[in-house]
Amino acid sequence: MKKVGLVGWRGMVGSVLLERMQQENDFTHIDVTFFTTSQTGQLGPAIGGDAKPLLSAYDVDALKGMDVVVTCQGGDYTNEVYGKLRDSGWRGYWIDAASALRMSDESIIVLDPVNHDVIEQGLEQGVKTFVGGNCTVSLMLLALGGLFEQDLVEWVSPMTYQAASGAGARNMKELLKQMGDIHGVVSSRLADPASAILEIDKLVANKMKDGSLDYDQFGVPLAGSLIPWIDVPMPSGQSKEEWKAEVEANKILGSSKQPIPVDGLCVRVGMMRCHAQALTIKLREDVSVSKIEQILASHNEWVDVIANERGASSEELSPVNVTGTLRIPVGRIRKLSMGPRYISAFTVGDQLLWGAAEPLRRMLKIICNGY
Ligand SMILES: NC(=O)C1=CN([C@@H]2O[C@H](COP(=O)(O)OP(=O)(O)OC[C@H]3O[C@@H](n4cnc5c(N)ncnc54)[C@H](OP(=O)(O)O)[C@@H]3O)[C@@H](O)[C@H]2O)C=CC1
Ligand SMILES: N[C@@H](CC(=O)OP(=O)(O)O)C(=O)O
Repeated sequence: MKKVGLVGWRGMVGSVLLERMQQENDFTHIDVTFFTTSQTGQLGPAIGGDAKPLLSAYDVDALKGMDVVVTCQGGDYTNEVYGKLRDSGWRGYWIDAASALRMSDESIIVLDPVNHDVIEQGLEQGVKTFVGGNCTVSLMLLALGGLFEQDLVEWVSPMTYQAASGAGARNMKELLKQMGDIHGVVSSRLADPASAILEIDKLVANKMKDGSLDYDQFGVPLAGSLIPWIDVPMPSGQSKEEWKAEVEANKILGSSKQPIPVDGLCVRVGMMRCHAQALTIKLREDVSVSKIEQILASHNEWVDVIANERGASSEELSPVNVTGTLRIPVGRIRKLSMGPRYISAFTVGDQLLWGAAEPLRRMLKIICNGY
C-alpha cells in the first residue's frame, strides 16, 4: 500500500477531493497521513483509520516518508515546499491542484480521459510531478475530447461564464451576501403584486451602486452583474485565465510544438460552482452535425450531448442541473453562418469536481496501480 500524504484537505477543493475519495472507497487502498499548515498536533479526520495528530505540511522530513504527496493547498505552499522536498532527494509522486508547476518541464497536466497516453508515457519515462489543469481548460477538453482526439479542431474560441467558487470560498459567501442584501431593499415590494417594477429596479440599482454592498473579495459587485476579467493581466492583453487556455490545453493534448489556437474572453458571473462556456470552433473539415454529436458522445462516459432544442438546452445545459455531479453536458451544436467548418457549442461543468478534484483523485489511483 502506498503511503499518501494529503495537504490542503480542509479547503474547498480538498474537501471535495476527500468526499470523492470516500465515495469511491479510495482510502481502503492507501495508507493516508494528513498534513496541515496551521493545525499541527490537532487531531485529523478519522478517515482511512483512527484520527491521528496532524503533521506539519512544512516538515520536509515527514513529507519525505510519503510515496505520494497530494496537495490542494495552493500555489504559495507549492512554491515554498516543492523545491525543498525535491532538493532533499525525495523521488516520490507530487500531485497538485495549484497552477504553480503546471507549465514546468518536469510536470504533466493530468486529465486522464483526454491524455491517458501522455500520462502513461510520462510514468514510463519517470515523471513524478502531476498537476491538475485549470478548471475551464479541463472542462472544455472533456466536452470537446472527441473532436480533439480526431484532430478535427483548427481553432477554438471559448467565451466563459465562470462561477464564484473559482475565486474561493470567501467569494462564494460574498456573492450570496450581496444577493441577500439586494433582495433586502425590495423584499416588501416584491411581496406586493401591485408594486411597480421600475421602482424596484431603481432601488436595486441604487443598492448596487451606493457602495454599501460587501465586495472586498471581488472588488466590485457581482450579484446582478458580471466581471469580464479573471486573474492578473498578461502583456498580450489577455487576462491570465485567458492565457492559460491555449498553453494548458496544448500541453494536456501533447500538441505544444504545433499548438492549436485556443483563445477567448473569461467572465465571472454569479453562479456558485459550475463554469459554463460558449465555444466557437473552426473545424479542419466540413463534418455534419450528427457526426460531430456522435464523435463527442463516444469520447468519454461523462460527456452528454444535448439536442439543440429549447427545452433540452434550458434544462440540461444548466448549472442548476450539473452542480455536484461529474456530468459534462455539451449542446447548442449547430453550423454557424460563417461557413460549414464553423460550429457553436455550449458546455457546463462543476469546477470543483472535474475542474479541480477529480483529475487528482484519478491520478492518485493510476499511481497506485488502479487499486
Ligand atoms: N484546478 C483548478 O481549477 C482549481 C485549483 N484550485 C487550487 O486549489 C487551491 C486551494 O483552493 P481552495 O480549496 O479554494 O482554498 P481554501 O482557501 O478553501 O483552502 C486552502 C487552505 O486554507 C486553510 N484554511 C484556513 N482556514 C480554513 C477554514 N476555515 N476552512 C478550511 N480551510 C481553511 C486550509 O489549510 P490548513 O488546513 O493547512 O490550515 C486549507 O487547506 C488554490 O490555491 C488553487 O491553487 C482551486 C480551484 C480550482
Ligand atoms: N482561476 C479559476 C480557478 C482556479 O483556481 O484556476 P487555476 O487552478 O488555474 O489557478 C477561476 O477563477 O475560476
